[in-house]
Amino acid sequence: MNERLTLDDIRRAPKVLLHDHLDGGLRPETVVDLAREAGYADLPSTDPAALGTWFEEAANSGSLERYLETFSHTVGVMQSAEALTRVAYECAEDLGRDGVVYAEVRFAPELHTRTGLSLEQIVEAVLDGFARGGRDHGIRVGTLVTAMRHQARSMEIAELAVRYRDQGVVGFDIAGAEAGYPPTRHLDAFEYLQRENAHFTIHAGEGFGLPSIWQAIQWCGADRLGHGVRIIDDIELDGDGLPTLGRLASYVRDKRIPLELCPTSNIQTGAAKSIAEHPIGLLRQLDFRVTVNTDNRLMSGTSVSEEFAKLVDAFGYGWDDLQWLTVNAMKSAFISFPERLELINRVIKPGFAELKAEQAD
Ligand SMILES: O=c1[nH]cnc2c1ncn2[C@@H]1O[C@H](CO)[C@@H](O)[C@H]1O
Ligand SMILES: [Zn+2]
Repeated sequence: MNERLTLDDIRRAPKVLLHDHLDGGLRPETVVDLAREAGYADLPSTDPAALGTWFEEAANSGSLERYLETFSHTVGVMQSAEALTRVAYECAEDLGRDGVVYAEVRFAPELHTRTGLSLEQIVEAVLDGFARGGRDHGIRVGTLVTAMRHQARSMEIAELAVRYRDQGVVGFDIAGAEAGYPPTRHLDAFEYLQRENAHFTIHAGEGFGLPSIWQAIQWCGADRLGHGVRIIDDIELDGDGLPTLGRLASYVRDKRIPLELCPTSNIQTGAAKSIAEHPIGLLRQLDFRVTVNTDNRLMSGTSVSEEFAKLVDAFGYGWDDLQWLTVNAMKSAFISFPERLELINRVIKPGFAELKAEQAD
């Protein structure tokens, strides 16, 4: 009993992913293909293996701003409807093959207009890829549309989220450099979404700390926190390791506000020192609504299964922990309550039960 779970074991478990960027998850060979087709000449390498390594190393800078510079190459090759559909299709395929049964994948439509596509054409191209890829690979993919926080198009993007809410767009987000661009800069968009009964998450508490988390929740009304890892700054440990939660940390825990934690990405951007020291260990012990995510599979060279495997190694997590994290994620998804319940009761719980029974044999 309780032999350490392997990556192969974990791949077989039904998993849920809430925080994954479409433009951060391309296969290196697809980046090379698309660059050739579009005449994009700025890639640091046209050898897929070398390019994959380049992305990971360049993203390992210790700063969110430098990490984000690597996206110029993925966004650079995602400027046609065909490219967007292909990337979305392959994303669904790769996640399905990793055993993910439900995913919410985000991208910023405003970054894909360079050849004249409208925001609507861009969203429709991505929805098409997710729908077909999902059907072929046994995974449901919901789309989140993201507005860039340093730009001024969040209202337009929020309207897009509402317009396409019955076609597969399940929510809205803001992303990009956090320091200097607080959530309240986009308050009108968030207030509009609230009036429309729409769902949104906000990248907060990654490159900046508690004030950003506080604004995201208490001013903007975020349903979830993208990362939110710096909520740890509002938790004090005494000499015996006993925790005291500040008012904001208590609120986040008690209101069950989901934290979309992304362990490997946090180490690359300097938000955490190592997996073993990652706040997820304590936040899980304190019963926050913790979820585990990839953020950018290409830049972090990771998958949901690999993120779980790292936690298994660092914290000795077993099937019960992984199931708890997965059910947390499913509960926190932006699809309807009956649909979430159905996935929990008919897919996730039976899937884990089977794996646990095998382990007990
Ligand atoms: O961890 C992150 N924090 C903040 N912004 C991010 C992160 N990962 C990606 N993006 C930004 O989101 C855009 C749309 O997907 C990406 O182009 C990137 O600029
Ligand atoms: Zn992110």
